[in-house]
Amino acid sequence: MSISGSDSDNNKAGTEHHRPLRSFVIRAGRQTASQKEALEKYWSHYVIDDTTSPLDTEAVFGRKAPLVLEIGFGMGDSLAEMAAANPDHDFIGIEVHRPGVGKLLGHIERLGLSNLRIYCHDAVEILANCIADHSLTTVQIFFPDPWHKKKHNKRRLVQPAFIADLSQKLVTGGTIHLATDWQHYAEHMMDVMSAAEALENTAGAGAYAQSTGRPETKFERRGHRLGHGVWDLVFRTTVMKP
Ligand SMILES: C[S@@+](CC[C@H](N)C(=O)[O-])C[C@H]1O[C@@H](n2cnc3c(N)ncnc32)[C@H](O)[C@@H]1O
Repeated sequence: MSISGSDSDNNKAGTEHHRPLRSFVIRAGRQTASQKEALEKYWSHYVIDDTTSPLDTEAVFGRKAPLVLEIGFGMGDSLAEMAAANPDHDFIGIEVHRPGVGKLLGHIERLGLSNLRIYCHDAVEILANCIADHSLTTVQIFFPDPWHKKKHNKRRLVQPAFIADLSQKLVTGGTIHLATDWQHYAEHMMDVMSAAEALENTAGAGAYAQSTGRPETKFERRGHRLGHGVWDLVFRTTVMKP
């Protein structure tokens, strides 16, 4: 998981102008033996490899149930916990960091979770290619990379166009739940979400959500150790778009 990076990663010496600016940098990262084993043994069971076709959730889960999408689940501990606690919901997790995918695969197998599947790919592309409009009850993005240097702010995942795309994927009354430990990003999120069409703040205009009941994430624990605050935002869609 990276919280830093440089535009040159994506745009070396101006030679790759047409590549989209991504919200992540893939780093080699350490992979534990158990993550490696889980990737080898369970990838084919729980990772959806087709990243270009619409997802048929009824075929994948064998039922029709409220669908929750988490973007950037990191090591997946909190996502596994939520899936285990909500067996009547189905969950899709998207993450580009392979050790994290390995960790979550281990959790899925250990907990016997039949309601959780993974994409190991850029969420922006998965959203565009695989997720049907008005199909999600919840989208959650917990502690997305803050890209805190001003010149990198444009790499933040939470941007007006992305939130408009996300809103389109939600059922009416569906929610987008964001959390961050970076105050400047929280304020940016609040501006973007408040300005979005057909979204209303469940906590009231300009207010951050209190006690949302979500499990603490690994990145959040790191923030606590560093003395960071935590800001949650929960917005709901108000009008079904045609
Ligand atoms: C700061 S970490 C937080 C991880 C986790 N949510 C937590 O709170 O512990 C952000 C994660 O988002 C992932 N990420 C960033 N942009 C992404 C994208 N476009 N598609 C999929 N994953 C992405 C990164 O790989 C990273 O693991």
